[in-house]
Amino acid sequence: MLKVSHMDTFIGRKRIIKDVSFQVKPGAIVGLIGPNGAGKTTIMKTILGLTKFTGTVAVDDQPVTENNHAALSGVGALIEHPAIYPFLSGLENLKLYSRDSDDMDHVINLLQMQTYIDTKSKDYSLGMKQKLGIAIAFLNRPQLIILDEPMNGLDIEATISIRKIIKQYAAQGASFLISSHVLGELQKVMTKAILITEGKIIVDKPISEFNQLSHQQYKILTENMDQTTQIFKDNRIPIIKSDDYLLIKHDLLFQVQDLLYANHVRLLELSPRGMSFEQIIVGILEKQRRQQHEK
Ligand SMILES: Nc1ncnc2c1ncn2[C@@H]1O[C@H](COP(=O)(O)OP(=O)(O)OP(=O)(O)O)[C@@H](O)[C@H]1O
Repeated sequence: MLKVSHMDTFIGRKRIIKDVSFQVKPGAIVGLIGPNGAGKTTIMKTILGLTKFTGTVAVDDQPVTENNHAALSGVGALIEHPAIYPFLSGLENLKLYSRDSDDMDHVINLLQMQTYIDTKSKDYSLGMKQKLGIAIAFLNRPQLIILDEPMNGLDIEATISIRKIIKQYAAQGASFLISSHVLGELQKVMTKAILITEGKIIVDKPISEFNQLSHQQYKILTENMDQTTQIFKDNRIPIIKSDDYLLIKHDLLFQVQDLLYANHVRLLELSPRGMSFEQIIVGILEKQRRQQHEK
């Protein structure tokens, strides 16, 4: 669907994006994550043919260039602030982009914008403007939808409904490239995560691999924690001590249960203790900085 190969983007003389290559397949929801200034918006703008670049960007094998946007006819996008005419109503704004009025009504209903769609958009709140921007990106049944920080300014109900709509469109074959600082939210929808720092991709992995990483530890709570600690010490079971519980590695799960049973120590709790997606990402970024520093 989307194929980016060896993309280098320059702003003035500065090389902002450095040899970036990745793919977004049909039905995939790809999260583009990274610190402020990493280059997420610049990558999205480059895909949309809005900046000078070298390398190739292709949508359905059709190349996008700064001067040829034909390949983008099936692409919907929300980048930075939505392009909204303030003196037009939401509906009039949508009509500027829509090629099919049934599809436009469908999008208005999906995003639950009926009550204010006829109001001039200058009177919209931040969240209402954001929803209108998202609605524009979803018009005309796009095959690829690019969303830069879509959850900006949205309340919890709107966030949940956008998440559902993204999943629904992806199930029908649309692909997504989404940047967000709300990692927990992105984690709920994305099928692949691309982590970028200083204009370079440092991780490009399916989300299932992050989920595996996050469940490698188990929390143990027993009726006698001192005795438990001693048993583990005697049997050379590596543990991490926390305030009132112990952590063990996933692969020691059965051995630990057998040991406690043999020593008549009753378990009160044995549960997976996931590192959050956020903690994993912060860990990767810290490691990357340390490695940079050592060079
Ligand atoms: N118009 C511009 N002129 C000069 N430098 C720019 C311009 N736009 C972006 N940059 C630089 O390019 C780099 C990447 O910016 P970009 O907006 O793509 O980052 P980002 O990952 O989207 O950041 P954020 O999470 O803060 O939105 C930054 O170092 C920024 O200073």
